[in-house]
Amino acid sequence: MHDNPVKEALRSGGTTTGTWLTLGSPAVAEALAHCGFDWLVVDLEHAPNDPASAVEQLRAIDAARANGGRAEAIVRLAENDPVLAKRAMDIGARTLIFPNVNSADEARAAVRAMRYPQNGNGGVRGVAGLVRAGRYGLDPVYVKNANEQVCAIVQIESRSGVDNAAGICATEGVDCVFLGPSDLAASLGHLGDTWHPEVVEAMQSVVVQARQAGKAVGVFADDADDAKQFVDWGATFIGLHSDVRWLCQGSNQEIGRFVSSLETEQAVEVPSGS
Ligand SMILES: O=C(O)C(=O)C[C@H](O)[C@@H](O)CO
Repeated sequence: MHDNPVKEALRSGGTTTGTWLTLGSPAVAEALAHCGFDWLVVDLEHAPNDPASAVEQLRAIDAARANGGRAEAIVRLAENDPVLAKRAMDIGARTLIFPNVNSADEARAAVRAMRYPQNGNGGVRGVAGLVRAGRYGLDPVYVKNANEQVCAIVQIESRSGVDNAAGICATEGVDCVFLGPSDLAASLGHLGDTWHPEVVEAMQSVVVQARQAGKAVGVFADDADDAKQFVDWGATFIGLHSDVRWLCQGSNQEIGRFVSSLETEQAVEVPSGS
C-alpha cells in the first residue's frame, strides 16, 4: 500500500486542488484524473452514486494514475454514518469527507468509523480482508496497516458546526476541516449568498480555530478567484467546483463564441443593392 498523498499534503501544509465528481461517470473521472487535479471527490451526497457506481470511478482514477494521471480518489459520504464509511473504505477509499459534522462527538464518530479497532483507538470499522481495498484478500498486510493511511475530512457547514468548531478542530484523528459555503450560508439564514458578511465571518472564524488546533482547512470554491481568496485566508485543500460545472461552462463559452462570431460576420456583410 503506497502512502496516501492527500494525507501527506494535509500534514505538510502544501496546497492541493481537486474537483467534485457528480456525474457518476467513470469516463469523466478518468479524464479529469489527467487534468492536473491532485484529487477527485466521488460524491455520494449530492450525486446519483452508490458503492456500486463509486467503485467504477475509483477504478477509473486508479487506471489513470497507472497511466500518468496524478489525482487521488476521495469519497464524500451521503451522511456521517459508520456503515456508509465502512462500505466506502471497503471499495478502496482511504480519504473520506463526512458532510455536516456539528460537534466534537460527531467528529469523533467519523474518525472511529474509518479505523479498525487497534491499540485502543476506539475504531469501529468492521473487518473484511476480502474486499477491493485489501486486493480481495491478496494483500497480506492490508488489515494490519490500513489505519495508518486513513484520512478524515469533516465538513463544517452549519451554525452548530461553527459554534462547536473548537471541539471539532481539536478532535484527534481529524486531518482536515472542510467548509461548505452553500450549506453554511443556508444555515445562517442567507441561502444562496455565500459571501454574506455573516457567512464570511463564520468561515474565517473556523479557519482561525482550525489553524490554532494545527488542522488543515479545506473549502469548496466556485472558481479560481474564490479559491485564491480562500488560500489567502489559510486554506490549503481547495475543492474547485465540479465536473458538471466544467462541462457546462466550457460548452456555454464555446457555443457563445461561435454564435457571436456568426453574428459579427452577418453584421459586417454589406447588403446587396445598397
Ligand atoms: O455546502 C457546500 O458548499 C458544500 O458542501 C459543497 C456542496 O455540497 C457541493 O456539492 C456543491 O453544491
